[in-house]
Amino acid sequence: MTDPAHTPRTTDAPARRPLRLGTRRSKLAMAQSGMVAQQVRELTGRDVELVEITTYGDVSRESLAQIGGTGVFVSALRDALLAGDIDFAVHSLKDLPTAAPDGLTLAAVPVREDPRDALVSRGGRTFGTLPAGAKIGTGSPRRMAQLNAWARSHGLDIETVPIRGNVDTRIGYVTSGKLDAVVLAAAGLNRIGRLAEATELIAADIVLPAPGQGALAVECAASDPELAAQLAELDDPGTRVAVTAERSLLAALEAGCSAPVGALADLVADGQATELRLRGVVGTTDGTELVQMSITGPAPASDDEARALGRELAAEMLAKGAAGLMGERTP
Ligand SMILES: NCc1[nH]cc(CCC(=O)O)c1CC(=O)O
Repeated sequence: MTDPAHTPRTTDAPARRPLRLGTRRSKLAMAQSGMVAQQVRELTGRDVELVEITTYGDVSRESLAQIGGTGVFVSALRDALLAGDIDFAVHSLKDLPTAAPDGLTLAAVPVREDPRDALVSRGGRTFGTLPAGAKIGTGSPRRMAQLNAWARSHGLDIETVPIRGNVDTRIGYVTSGKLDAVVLAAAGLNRIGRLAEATELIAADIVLPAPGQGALAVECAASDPELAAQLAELDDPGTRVAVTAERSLLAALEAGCSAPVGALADLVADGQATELRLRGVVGTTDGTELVQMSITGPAPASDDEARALGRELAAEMLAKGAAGLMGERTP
């Protein structure tokens, strides 16, 4: 309890006001903001209060592609940061556009949870044992492309059905019997305490997750370097390097965050050395065409080296026709 490193400094004259952590109202956003709030309380000795911000993505019933991708979840929080209404924000990293915004600092990328997608199905079935004609709900072109491609190549008769909504709503389609299965990020299920309902953690060689999936991003105003330095203690360099490579691939493919792009970087041991392997996939949502490639390089010593690996894989994927499979680009 009395870890001296975490004891609030009392020499700082008057007690400072609580830090304001801006968050979306969804159960998932509240859960992940609550986790980080607790870590920041322990780190700084300051109180942290959650400030709820409603984003367009929360109120709109349009599809993700229609509303311009997951960036809509992020921009209201960023506006609040720039306006000084909140001190910091926690995002799902996979929802962050790849372009670095003016006036904001990505202060920390905490250690990543399981990046895989999870299947929640009726009768506890795995993807490969779903009954003929099974309907699988997902609003993600990336998941559709890879599930349909795997089904084709394994003679599995399934149909992907576009759905939207929060995690509870999506699992509800299975419990109500409307769909045979839905696919969700394992990390999201875990954060809201429902991972036990997953019937399969889908191997990355069947479905590569979204770039940055399972990781969080802690962002604050660039005008508050003192806070940025404190938040940086939550950063996990290994996670940061991996997600930097994944997001660099996404950016170099010039794909938006709702594009059918999967990517996963992981450290692999090669004898004595540790290398970074980056796998990427792009496909049509019906799964008829898929460009899936991988590259391995020395473990990057910097974000720039990680970005170079992502760009190199993107160049190879583009040479194999990746651009033609991505459909409409989000701006
Ligand atoms: N698309 C929305 C979204 N953004 C982040 C997560 C899950 C948490 C994460 O990936 O870190 C989810 C839900 C899902 O894809 O099932």
